[in-house]
Amino acid sequence: MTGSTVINLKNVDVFQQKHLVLSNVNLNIDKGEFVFLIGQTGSGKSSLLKIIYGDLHIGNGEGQIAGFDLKKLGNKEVPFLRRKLGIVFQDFQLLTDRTVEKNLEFVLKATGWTDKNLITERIKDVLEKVGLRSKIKKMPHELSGGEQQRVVIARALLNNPEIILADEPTGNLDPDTSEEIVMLLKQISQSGTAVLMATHDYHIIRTFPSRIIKCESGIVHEDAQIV
Ligand SMILES: Nc1ncnc2c1ncn2[C@@H]1O[C@H](COP(=O)(O)OP(=O)(O)OP(=O)(O)O)[C@@H](O)[C@H]1O
Repeated sequence: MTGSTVINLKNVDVFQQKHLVLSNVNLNIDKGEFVFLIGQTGSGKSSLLKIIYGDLHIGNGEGQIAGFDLKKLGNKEVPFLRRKLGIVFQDFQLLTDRTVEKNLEFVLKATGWTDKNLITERIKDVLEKVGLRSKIKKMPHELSGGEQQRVVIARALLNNPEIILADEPTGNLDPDTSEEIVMLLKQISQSGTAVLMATHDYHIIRTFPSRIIKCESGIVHEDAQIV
């Protein structure tokens, strides 16, 4: 493990209940890397992401995520780990009853921000990063699917995460919008945040050649190829 490692799993077995989903996982991801996570339905991608964000406990093996030791991670530490992670999942959508600004403010307040000026500045900053500064007062339903996904990415960036975990972030988007979202995630990785993106979209993978991690038959391949 090097000083720039943000995800390090060593000989980790991943269980769902008593069922061994992935065995002997070894995985190393560095600061600023952009990595695709692929594998058939049920191959264990979500389970692997759950290990990384502390939703599943590791049994055997060792894991370090953004400086947190997974072996020592109790329920009280999980929220602190999550602050180092930006999560972009399909089932983690925007609150539909409030504006973009209020969606972002809600997360900042929930994670301990109290200074009104700093909150306003941070919201403007992240919206600038995703190219949506002008949409700050809009309601989610006034935005396109791609714009909503950008707001979700902006929300993930609020606490300056070391890692973004994105589970099928382009799943509901048309091909051009999907490319824009992946371009944005790539750009974010270039500024130092590691991005791990689960996808089934081979067109996207071909368009943005990057390292590929593959879950297959209970094993994680750290440097896979697509055919
Ligand atoms: N809560 C759970 N309890 C028991 N088994 C589970 C649970 N969640 C997932 N599994 C099982 O673990 C295995 C891996 O599931 P997982 O959701 O990690 O796959 P996946 O690769 O993310 O699939 P998809 O591409 O469909 O999202 C599957 O056999 C699934 O049935």
